Amino acid sequence: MMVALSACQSTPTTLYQQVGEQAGLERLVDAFIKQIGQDEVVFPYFKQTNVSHFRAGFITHMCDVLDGPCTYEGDNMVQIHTGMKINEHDFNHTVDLLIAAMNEVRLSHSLQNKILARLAPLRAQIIKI
Ligand code: HEM
Repeated sequence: MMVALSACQSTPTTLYQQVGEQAGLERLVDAFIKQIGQDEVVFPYFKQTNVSHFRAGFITHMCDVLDGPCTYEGDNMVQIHTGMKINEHDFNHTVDLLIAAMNEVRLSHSLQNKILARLAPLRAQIIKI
């Protein structure tokens, strides 16, 4: 019985794999950065930001959060976002830009929901600080 059961179990795929591993994640983050660059609400927050540093850090952070083979060792979410005083509206708007990016790279809605569920708990570490 145990043998039969274990033979039926397929290796679970991580969210990182479902996004398309490193190449898929890079496409997603590039689409997100393009969305931010075109957005008059969110772009002002990034005026002083080094885009290539942000791109590399955001990719590694997402890889880590989506159970990929990465460990994010940059500053934590509170350290990074302290002083930005991001309100609910601007946070939600940024999430909308991420959703637009996920649509652009054609992630399924069920995968999008799983990714957003991983990011949602970080909200309290990012807003109103
Ligand atoms: C769940 C939502 C979010 C996550 C997971 C997240 C994650 C990150 C990460 C990992 C970095 C560091 C990248 C690096 O290594 O340089 C970063 C930087 C940054 N984030 Fe967020 N962030 C989120 C929401 C937001 C929102 C809503 C805003 C503003 C509206 C924002 C503004 C910024 C800015 C301006 C930087 C760059 C800071 C700098 O120039 O050093 N973030 N974020």
